[in-house]
Amino acid sequence: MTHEKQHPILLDYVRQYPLPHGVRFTYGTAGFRSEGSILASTVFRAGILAALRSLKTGSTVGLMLTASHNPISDNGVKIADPDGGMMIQQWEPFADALVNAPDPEHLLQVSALFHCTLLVIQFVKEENIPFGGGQSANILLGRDTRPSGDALLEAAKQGINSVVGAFAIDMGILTTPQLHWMVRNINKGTRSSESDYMEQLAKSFRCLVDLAPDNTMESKLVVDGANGVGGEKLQQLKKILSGLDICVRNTGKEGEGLLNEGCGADYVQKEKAIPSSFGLDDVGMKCASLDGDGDRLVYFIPSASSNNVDLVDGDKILTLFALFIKEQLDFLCNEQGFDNKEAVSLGVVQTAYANGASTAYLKKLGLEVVLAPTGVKYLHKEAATFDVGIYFEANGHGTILFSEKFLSHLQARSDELSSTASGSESHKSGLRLLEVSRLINQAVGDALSGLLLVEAVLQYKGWSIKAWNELYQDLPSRQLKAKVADRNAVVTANAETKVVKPPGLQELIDEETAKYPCGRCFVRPSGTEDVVRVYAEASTQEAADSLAQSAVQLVDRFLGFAGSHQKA
Ligand SMILES: CC(=O)N[C@H]1[C@@H](OP(=O)(O)O)O[C@H](CO)[C@@H](O)[C@@H]1O
Ligand SMILES: [Mg+2]
Repeated sequence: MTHEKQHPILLDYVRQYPLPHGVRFTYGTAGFRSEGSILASTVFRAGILAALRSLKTGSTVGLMLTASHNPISDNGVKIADPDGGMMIQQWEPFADALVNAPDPEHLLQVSALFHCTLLVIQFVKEENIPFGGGQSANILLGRDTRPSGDALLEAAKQGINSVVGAFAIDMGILTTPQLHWMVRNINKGTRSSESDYMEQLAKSFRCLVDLAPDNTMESKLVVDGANGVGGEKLQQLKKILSGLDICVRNTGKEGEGLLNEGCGADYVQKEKAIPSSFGLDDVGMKCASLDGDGDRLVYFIPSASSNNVDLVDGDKILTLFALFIKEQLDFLCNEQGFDNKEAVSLGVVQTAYANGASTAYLKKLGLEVVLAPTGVKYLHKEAATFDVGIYFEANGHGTILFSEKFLSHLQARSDELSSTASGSESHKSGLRLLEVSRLINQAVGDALSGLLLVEAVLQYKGWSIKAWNELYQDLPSRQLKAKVADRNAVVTANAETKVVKPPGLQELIDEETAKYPCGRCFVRPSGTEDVVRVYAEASTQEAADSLAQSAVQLVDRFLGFAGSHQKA
């Protein structure tokens, strides 16, 4: 016991949150995720992790409780680094070790009694974390609308409080990107409250619309809020927005339905079906859908035939943004006095799930297209290597990053032009780019700021959703999930486009793919579900379906069938 008292991690707290039996948690694509009822010990320990991260960086970090598009009974926890991005990957193995460390009660030996604490002591030493020397740690806490969020919030607070000098600051119910935005702003010393966020979005949107030509456009937009926090926050934002006619459905109010059930961005994208609360009256309308924690956005047009939609996915949003940014850069660079085009690097980042037609279109525009593994932490890192980096997953998660160097250059140039060439196209382009950098969330993909930028660009172009959707036509594709005994037996390379383990599987996938015109197929273990995901693309829907089915069979053959397979 003396050992326990001397150390700034208090084991008594650890005992309050016993590990569930027979479960192993992994810090996957989006942090730890599982059934909400078994997550308390994980969240408690993630609180310790966040406190250590704050001590190590000497800055405020974030802890978000959400399971995004998963069913309402699930929950999850992820840590935001001081720059507002996802926690650095080098800490993930420690995160895994910490949340899976056996409970003190389950161990008989005295030395092992302190397993969790010893693990922390060792890590603190290795990482040189200033610990127990009077330093303080600050952690902003956010949660989505899940019912398990309240109890898990308490677990997170206890975890944080168990580290001497660490303070938990409860920011209430937020979208994931709001919390990341707050963390980033606090550390930059800029305004960081929720109302600052709302005001910033509304103001930049207004400025962008004022800088657009006087085009008439479809101003009405119907938004599916997934019965989650995104819908709630959009209702709030709507009150201070001007120039947009937004109608929010599936807001999560009593009687409107359950979180993510038959609605939300993931449902609309994967099922290509209209969400609940949408019907015949909406046929042909401009509609958008958010996911359960407000970090994904897709657009869609309900079609007259059955429940189908014309999906305008993350790839199309990326394409719209890329066209707009490229045009502004061209105006800017054509003007004498600004660095030539080569000096401003513009790049786009996609994953292997990006529809092949989108990649071909972007390349035809002359853009540099980089492929990254699934998960925004990978895309974000790649995008940050450009002056302007745009990244999007096909499912609608993405944003635009501007380098500090480019922004200060832009600001200086814009100040100069305001006295000599105010009102010139070049001046306006600079102002537009500066406004985009203020509107779009540079910490992480954000459905609300993404939606406002889409609307501002459509206004600028004078485009209807139909015109936007017709930029290119998606190749037919199919996603399937294969249930296998151990998904981690699949190891991939080349941004997940090639299987390296088990040996032989890739060769057979290649052989199968070669049978289909325009065929493309890859398999990878999911980071958020216990499945291997299969993706196939081909020139017809039947061909894409059949290629995906063949790939599932190959996965079964190599890894062993462990249950029924489902559509993604
Ligand atoms: C094919 C697909 O949509 N995968 C999603 C999904 O990851 P998986 O690792 O595929 O389960 O959830 C991630 C977190 O939301 C998201 O970043 C990613 O794009
Ligand atoms: Mg999400």
